[in-house]
Amino acid sequence: MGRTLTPVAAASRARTRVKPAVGAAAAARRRWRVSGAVTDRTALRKTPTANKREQASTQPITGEPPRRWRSTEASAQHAKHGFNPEQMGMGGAVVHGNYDHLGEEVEVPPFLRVPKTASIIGAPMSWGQPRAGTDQGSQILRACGLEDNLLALEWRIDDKGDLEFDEPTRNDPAIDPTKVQGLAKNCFTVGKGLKKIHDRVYEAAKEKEFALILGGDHSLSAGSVSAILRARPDTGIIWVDAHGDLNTPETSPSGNMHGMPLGLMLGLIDPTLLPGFEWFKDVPKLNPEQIVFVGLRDLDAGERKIIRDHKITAFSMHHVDRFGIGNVMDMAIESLRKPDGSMRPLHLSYDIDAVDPEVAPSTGTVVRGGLNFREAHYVAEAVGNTGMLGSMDLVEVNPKLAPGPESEMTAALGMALISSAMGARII
Ligand SMILES: NC(=[NH2+])NCCC[C@H](N)C(=O)O
Repeated sequence: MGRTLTPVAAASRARTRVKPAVGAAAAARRRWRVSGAVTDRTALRKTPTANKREQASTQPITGEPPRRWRSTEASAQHAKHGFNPEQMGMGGAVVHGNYDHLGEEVEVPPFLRVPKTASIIGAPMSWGQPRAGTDQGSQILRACGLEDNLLALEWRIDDKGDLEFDEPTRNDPAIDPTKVQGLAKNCFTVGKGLKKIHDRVYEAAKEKEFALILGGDHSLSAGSVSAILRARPDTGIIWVDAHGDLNTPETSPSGNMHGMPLGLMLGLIDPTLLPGFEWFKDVPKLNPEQIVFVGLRDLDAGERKIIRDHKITAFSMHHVDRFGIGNVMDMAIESLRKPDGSMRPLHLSYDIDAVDPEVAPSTGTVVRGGLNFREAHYVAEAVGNTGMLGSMDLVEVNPKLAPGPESEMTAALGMALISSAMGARII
């Protein structure tokens, strides 16, 4: 649909670790810098897509948005499909299957504005892990046709472009080893970058937009999720990942901050002792019952303990094998119900490494035995079907790690997973 850049071209034009200001990288970035209605990109590309965008943005707001999630009916109707995750060693409450939305269209969550508007926030943070190329993820996802896909799904697009982050320097303040026994590499750069992400995501959520954050590494979710919690405090987080990302500087075997975002959000790390993260002391904490994991298969010892101690509901690949992805997603979503039975707004934090490396090879911390292609899509579709999804991160696509067809396959999958979460359906 009228794409002007192939993924490969975008990747080669994408910025490097040197903060780009000029040249091809800056030109590529400008291409994506689309904010509001007037943009150089729409001027450049007066395609049917651009016209559709204009039409969509002048559409009048009519009536109440349709509602989708029918908790009590669904629970009563499907009580016979009851599961007890406690008995399965997963923590959490008794949950029920829910199939009442099959084949229906995904509707707009009540807390988003109508017409539905997606704020696309490029967050090419890469300092939470050691590999170059993670900062090209947002550009390659866009180059796969993300915007056209979302327009086809009738989203209005408010593209905020890509954020820019500083590089670490030798003079950055570091952890004081007399206060923190451990390592959080590049914490000053990561912390400052996450504050930018936090501010931009909060802006979008406050405007009742769907916040779509394109990574970047998974450390960025401490910025995005904390902003979502500030705007929508009851939000439930569906963390789709091979890893737990629950480490602290003390428990982390690597010191890489992309393994710590949930440790931060759960308040297991004192942000006042983490240079760059001082601002984090004022953001809302995540309660363990607001999280559910899907796809786990590589946990560090400290993370296993945290899951047990905090009774975090977690579905590993073992559970996917045992129950099938349909049941796992029913249970996962049900586990996020509030005590009064109502459904929370949802945030989907999708790490592409949750997917099996045969399907998504171009990522930094691959672990065999992941979700297959359809399971990966099903996860996104099931979350979208709740009608309560208001924000999403897609992280850890690194086109440099398997350049060529494999990186295109990985990025195209990432793009397709976003589309599935945001309403694309087979029929
Ligand atoms: N989002 C990720 N890919 N996380 C990988 C984390 C790997 C490992 N658990 C660590 O803390 O270093």
